[in-house]
Amino acid sequence: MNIPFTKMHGLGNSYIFINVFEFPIAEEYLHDLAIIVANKDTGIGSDGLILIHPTDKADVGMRIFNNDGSEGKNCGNGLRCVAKYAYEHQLVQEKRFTIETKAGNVIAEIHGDRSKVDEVTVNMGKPILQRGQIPMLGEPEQQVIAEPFSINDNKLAVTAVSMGNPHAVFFVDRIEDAPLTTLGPIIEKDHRFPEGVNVEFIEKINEEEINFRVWERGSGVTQACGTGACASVVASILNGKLKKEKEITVHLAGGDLYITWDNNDVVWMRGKAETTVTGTFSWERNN
Ligand SMILES: N[C@@H](CCC[C@H](N)C(=O)O)C(=O)O
Repeated sequence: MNIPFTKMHGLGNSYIFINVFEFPIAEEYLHDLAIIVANKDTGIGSDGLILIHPTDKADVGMRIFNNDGSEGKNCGNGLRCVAKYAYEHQLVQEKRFTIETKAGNVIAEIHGDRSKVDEVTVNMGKPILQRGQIPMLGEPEQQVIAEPFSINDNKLAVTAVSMGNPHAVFFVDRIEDAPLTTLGPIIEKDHRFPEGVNVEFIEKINEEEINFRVWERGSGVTQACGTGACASVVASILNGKLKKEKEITVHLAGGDLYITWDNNDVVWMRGKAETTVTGTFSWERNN
């Protein structure tokens, strides 16, 4: 099977994009295909696979698979890349359009022109704060703000936020000291998060900036996570560290994102989306 693809990234969080408008792929292949294309040694190399697909619920649809083959419900960096691709390839005509995700529809707005989209703003909708819907074990209607969270011998405090996908946010004094690769994988699979969780460590720099590192559910350490950046700003505001209505610069390993949680409870994300390479991937299935 020869599969046309585009590799794109948002601040180094990279995905292999397949345009399903032109190249439909059977559902049964998707899990394996994500693992295979994501492998940097034997595939193309990425944090996962994203399908850009037709839908009657929005102008364009997005499905995201992590590099372990699991399907996520939302992906902030993926959304900006899908928006760039859809506009540059004329899948949409207007600069403002809707994208369907498994977590619901979002609205994207293009900055730039047809020949090159520079940045995309996405209305990411309202964060979900009830623990039952994140989901996290415990009283379903409660919020999880700076809740004591012991893991191995570490006594942490967790703030949990869903941006359509689950995030556990922890504050650290120095981002260099974040226990990303030691505690990240353990928290990701902790029983208190029945669907697993994306794990973020945050350092507040000042009223307008935070440092951010992420261990992503299903992909491990990545250079950036759009939904994670949104969840981290929401968590910082819930903890009284930042304020609503102010655009916060989130410094991720791969670059900056600009996030605002407004007074209508809507989270806005603005940032770059870039194309790395296009090509055709030849996949010889074994069965
Ligand atoms: N990198 C993404 C999030 C991808 C999905 C996540 N790993 C999950 O399983 O929920 C982003 O930019 O938001």
